[in-house]
Amino acid sequence: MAQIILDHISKRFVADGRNVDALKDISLEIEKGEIYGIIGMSGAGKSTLVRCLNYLEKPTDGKVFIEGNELGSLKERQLREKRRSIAMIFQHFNLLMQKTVLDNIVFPLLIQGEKKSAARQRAKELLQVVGLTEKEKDYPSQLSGGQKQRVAIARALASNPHILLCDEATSALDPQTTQSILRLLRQINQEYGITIVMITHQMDVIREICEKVAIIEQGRVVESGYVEAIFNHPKSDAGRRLIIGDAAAGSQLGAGQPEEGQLEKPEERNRMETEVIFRIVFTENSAFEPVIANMILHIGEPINILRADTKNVNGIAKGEMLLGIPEHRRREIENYLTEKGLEVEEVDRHVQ
Ligand SMILES: Nc1ncnc2c1ncn2[C@@H]1O[C@H](COP(=O)(O)OP(=O)(O)OP(=O)(O)O)[C@@H](O)[C@H]1O
Repeated sequence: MAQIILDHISKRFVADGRNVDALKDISLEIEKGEIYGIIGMSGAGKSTLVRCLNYLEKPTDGKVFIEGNELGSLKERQLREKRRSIAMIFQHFNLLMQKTVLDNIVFPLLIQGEKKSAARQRAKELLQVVGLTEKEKDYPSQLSGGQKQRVAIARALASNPHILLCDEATSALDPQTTQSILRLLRQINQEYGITIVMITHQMDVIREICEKVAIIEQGRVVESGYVEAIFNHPKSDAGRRLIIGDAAAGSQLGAGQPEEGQLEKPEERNRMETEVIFRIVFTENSAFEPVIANMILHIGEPINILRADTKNVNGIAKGEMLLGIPEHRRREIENYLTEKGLEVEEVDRHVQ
């Protein structure tokens, strides 16, 4: 049995006499030790989903099972106990600003009934895990965003959770700090076997750290499965939008009508109408420049590189490209790239 099971969860809010269906019939299973991503645009229902997962919000319909226990059937005390195995970190860290770094970790342990000396000992160990031993006497205001999130992670680990829910945990951080926090989360997942649920609107975060992902849109799961499979072949509109983005739509080719007063050159219009966009996925650890360069030499015509992007997917370098291809050479180019072992798909230039 999966460690986390959401079984036909729906959540309806009533606000100003109006019904808001934040979650509609969501079913998901997350196995122990997985890093599972939940991604969606703002308002999709991610925060509501994560709050239903630990019953901070009671679903209107459906059941949540954590390690075999249906949360709706637990008494308040049992639910509190269960929640101790589900820790959470947030976008804005939620640290106690009047307490030192060490006391931020000690405090929840004391509330749980731990003795002061044992709590301090445990807090010091956790500060070592997150690499902040030297900051124990500092106050949160003296720390950078990344350091604050490390304190929050240490605090989350204090109760020896089995599950860590990360609600937009890297959204307030710069890309480099995001990377270091994701590395720390992966280390925690591997060393302690803690299941991690990453709630985010950032596809990069999912690609970097998650094995599986569910894409939610308007309260529904529109696509779920292995990150690599979804990343390579997004099927839902929301998935395509998140993964391929509006690079095609926003590119010079997909920009649509020229603005008023901005005349297109005839040759430019001709080029726009006779180009198709290919999305190329590098599923193996290969350097892509020679393939593309050789292809250009092979066909003897320039092509447009609209986007080139390589990512680290579960430790393996992967990449994708969007190419503007002369329409009359499309089959030839497709065959050439496919023979080289690349995945090629034609992308609607108005994907958005
Ligand atoms: N307490 C509430 N009362 C009424 N409506 C709510 C409440 N909480 C959330 N909603 C609505 O439910 C929908 C989903 O909100 P939710 O915060 O879960 O989305 P989200 O994907 O986390 O978005 P964001 O990333 O912007 O936080 C939104 O339409 C929101 O306005």
